[in-house]
Amino acid sequence: MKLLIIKIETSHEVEDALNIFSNEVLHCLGTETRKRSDFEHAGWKSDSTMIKLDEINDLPEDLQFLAYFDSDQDKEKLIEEYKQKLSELKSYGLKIGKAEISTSYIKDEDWNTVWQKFYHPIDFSRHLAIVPEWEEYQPAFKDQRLIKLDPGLAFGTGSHETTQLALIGLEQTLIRPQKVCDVGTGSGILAIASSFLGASSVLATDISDEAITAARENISLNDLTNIKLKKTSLLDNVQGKYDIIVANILAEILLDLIPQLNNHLNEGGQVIFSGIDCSQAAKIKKALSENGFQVVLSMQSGRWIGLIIERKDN
Ligand SMILES: C[S@@+](CC[C@H](N)C(=O)[O-])C[C@H]1O[C@@H](n2cnc3c(N)ncnc32)[C@H](O)[C@@H]1O
Repeated sequence: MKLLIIKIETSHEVEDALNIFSNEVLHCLGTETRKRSDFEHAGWKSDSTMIKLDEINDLPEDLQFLAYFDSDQDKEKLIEEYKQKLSELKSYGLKIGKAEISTSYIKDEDWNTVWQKFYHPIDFSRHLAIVPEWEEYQPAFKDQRLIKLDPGLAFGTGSHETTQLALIGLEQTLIRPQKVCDVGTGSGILAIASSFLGASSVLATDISDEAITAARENISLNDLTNIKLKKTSLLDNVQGKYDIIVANILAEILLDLIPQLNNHLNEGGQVIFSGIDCSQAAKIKKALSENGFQVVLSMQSGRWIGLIIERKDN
């Protein structure tokens, strides 16, 4: 089986937007971003047999963005979608560079080994490190927990700012053995982190089959038995209440989640939101307030906002 690769030579300013657009709007199989420093780190030479990367030294822009799709997807339509997205981003004042789009095909068995070269352990905090399944890592502290991950086709390698804001939120809020619900689990990274940080039990939901498959494999890779998975949209058909609800999803989707929170949050419970572009934060805060919630902590990394939220009457 072959995969279609759409490659965009562009600027790092649009990295996050293209990543989210590809994953959540175009439902690609996976994305990769390559910067000059990554190429050096990966030690790739122009004679690599995997993919001809001999154009690396001649890159006109500072970022190569790659998105992977099934080879039967409509290539021209996808290119058109990217062109429209890039011109929209440009209209927001973001630098998009030449934004040259090209396409190629790769055997899908080669894909895993290609992107693995760009994924390395993340020494995230005193409590957590995120370690690709195939890497060796020695924790600096004996009790630092290692989240072993093979994100497969799902979002959630731990390197994205939105995931990291959600992890900071979990470290801040999960201070007792509480019940956690992870909405939009992707690779399962936040559910696994919650379990390692002491959650009594975790329910993780996602709308995508690929995410559920990847999360199931990662939960088992980490030998965790207190995480349940459910394929559903947001909290639809979810029973019960939780002490912490965490969701790292685009703002447009969080707006649909907000009216569901009250029915699923225990008294004194807290909600962690991430994935909010700074231009959307006011809209989210307004919707939270209209639904009886208030922001108790606001965090920012680059363009991304993360929030810790409680009921107004807590
Ligand atoms: C940005 S990724 C976050 C993955 C992971 N939780 C993390 O923090 O890295 C968003 C995830 O939400 C899922 N998603 C999108 N819309 C959803 C919906 N309506 N209900 C549940 N999951 C959804 C996507 O499939 C994707 O796995």
